[in-house]
Amino acid sequence: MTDPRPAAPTVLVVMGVSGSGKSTVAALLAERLGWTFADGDDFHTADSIARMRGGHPLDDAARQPWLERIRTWIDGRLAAGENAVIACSALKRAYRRTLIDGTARVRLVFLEGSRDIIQSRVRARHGHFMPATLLDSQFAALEPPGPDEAPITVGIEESPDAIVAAVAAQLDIPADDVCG
Ligand SMILES: Nc1ncnc2c1ncn2[C@@H]1O[C@H](COP(=O)(O)OP(=O)(O)O)[C@@H](O)[C@H]1O
Ligand SMILES: O=C(O)[C@H](O)[C@@H](O)[C@H](O)[C@H](O)COP(=O)(O)O
Repeated sequence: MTDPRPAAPTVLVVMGVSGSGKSTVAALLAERLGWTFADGDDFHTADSIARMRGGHPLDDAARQPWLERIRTWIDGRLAAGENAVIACSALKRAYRRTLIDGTARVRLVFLEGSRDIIQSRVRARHGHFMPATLLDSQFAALEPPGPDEAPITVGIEESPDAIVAAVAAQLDIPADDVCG
């Protein structure tokens, strides 16, 4: 008899605007699942970081090579048969195509929240290159994933623990495999 449980996705891309909690949630999710973790922030060039730190949003041309480096990382995990979680804003549908097209075992996790709550979290966050003033440009660029992209969408109002539990519940991963 075949196992009725769907196979676990191999790579989760935790997406959303700056400050939506990608790094926090993706790291915790990876820890709970025992999966490899990476942060898309670490794939930016020094030039791009300086640009954002200076209050200037990245454009498509600046983002494209960054997305391709992340895609290469995703492909590497898939080739190794490794389960992984990566935090990456992936704001536009075209960016997600770069990350995902042709890879059956990648799943989007979309962190959805109001501008007010995200702004208050970004303002309270210290030691990060991304200024709160770039939030408008992040929301302007955001194209929320459509139903055809089959995202796992979760609100960000609850604690990171609760968000991780909500994602895991939608992954059809047995509770025993998710460490508390
Ligand atoms: N669910 C949450 N509840 C409260 N604070 C959160 C939550 N998720 C993230 N944070 C805090 O909000 C800020 C932004 O989160 P972060 O993970 O850096 O977002 P992103 O990676 O999307 O920019 C951080 O200071 C983080 O500690
Ligand atoms: O494409 C972009 O504009 C940036 O990549 C941005 O979306 C990304 O999220 C940054 O890395 C900011 O870092 P945080 O998301 O951690 O604030």
